[in-house]
Amino acid sequence: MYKIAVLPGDGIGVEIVPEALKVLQAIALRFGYEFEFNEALIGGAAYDAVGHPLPAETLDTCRNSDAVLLGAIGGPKWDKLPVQLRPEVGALLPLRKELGLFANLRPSVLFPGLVHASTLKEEVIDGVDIMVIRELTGGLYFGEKKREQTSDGGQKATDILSYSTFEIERIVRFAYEVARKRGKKLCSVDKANVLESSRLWRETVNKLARDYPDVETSHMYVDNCSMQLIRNPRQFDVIVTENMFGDILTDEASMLTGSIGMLPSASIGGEVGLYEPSHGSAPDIAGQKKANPLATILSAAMMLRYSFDLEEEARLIEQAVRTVMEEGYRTPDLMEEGKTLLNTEEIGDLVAAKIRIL
Ligand SMILES: NC(=O)c1ccc[n+]([C@@H]2O[C@H](COP(=O)([O-])OP(=O)(O)OC[C@H]3O[C@@H](n4cnc5c(N)ncnc54)[C@H](O)[C@@H]3O)[C@@H](O)[C@H]2O)c1
Ligand SMILES: CC(C)[C@H](C(=O)O)[C@@H](O)C(=O)O
Ligand SMILES: [Mg+2]
Repeated sequence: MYKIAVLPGDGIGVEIVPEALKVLQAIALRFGYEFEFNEALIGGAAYDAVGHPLPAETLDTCRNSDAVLLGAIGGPKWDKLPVQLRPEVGALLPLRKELGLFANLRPSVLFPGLVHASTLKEEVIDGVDIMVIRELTGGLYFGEKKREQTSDGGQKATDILSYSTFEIERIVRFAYEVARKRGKKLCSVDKANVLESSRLWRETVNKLARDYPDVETSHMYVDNCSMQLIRNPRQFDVIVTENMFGDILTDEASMLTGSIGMLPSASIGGEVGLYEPSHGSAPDIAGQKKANPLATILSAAMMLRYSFDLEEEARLIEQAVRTVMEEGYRTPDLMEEGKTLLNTEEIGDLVAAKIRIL
């Protein structure tokens, strides 16, 4: 039996998470497993209910589980709260930090059926398969932050960006191990022409490169990388980068797959793995059954792979998603002429049905 903490969160989080549970149930039935789902509050929903976006019971539920499935958090309703109570800073970041989840894997894979759903040309994106590995518990997100008054009556705001050798080595080694099992190419992305933290990052990568002669190592500045991802994404196999660069580059990389609604993520390396789509709570479409649940469903596949070591089952979920896309069923974010428009639940139903018959 696998115990899964389920944190739907805010906005479309409450619409997409049930679809992933449906798919996990289909896996449980087909393979004879039992998944115990323990739902807990997080984000704005938790703040509204109990006055804090990350209640202690939620953290306990996560710690007492084999994996965590999260929808999304945040939204305009909570944007004006004091910063420590905002869902992003008060819940998501401490959850990642508390659980020690330093490695965030965001695979950008184009399913063949979606080659025309992207805003980019077929000849550029056909066959894209990139794994972005984002450092998740350091950098600007967790550095000291302060606000001061200045003598001219204005204010000064500071966010510190720092990385230690230990933190860099940990994520870069992790990325090399992943690259070794894939296309054996690692591109480290930094801003070493300007930032001291990036210079330490690059030096550390160069030192570790000696331990991985079978992997081709390259370095790229983050501004160039953001351009190269659109110019020629197939040049990349594994990208490793610091926290904020990884946040931004993965939203960009999501468009190689057709939609941000296709980009799953796994945050691992700590006590218990956390699986969540890379996108947010999408307040603009929340409550309308328009959300694409596939990033969450694919995150559940990553849970089976990385937390439970159920590779065959993970692949079956990915195959089910691929088949539903090839058959032309779409949520609005992926809609093209001649395809069939479905809502969030209908797409989830179809994927679960494929799990039963594939
Ligand atoms: N991990 C998280 O929980 C997470 C991640 C990013 C943003 N956020 C939060 O979410 C809120 C909204 O942020 P945002 O608007 O910048 O980013 P967002 O990712 O929520 O939405 C950006 C755009 O993508 C669309 N989109 C996102 N997910 C989709 C899906 N599954 N299907 C179809 N369309 C989808 C949205 O409709 C919107 O137009 C903010 O409060 C932000 O802090 C949370
Ligand atoms: C909501 C926010 C704190 C979060 C991040 O920046 O890590 C999100 O954008 C993500 O990509 O998971
Ligand atoms: Mg982000």
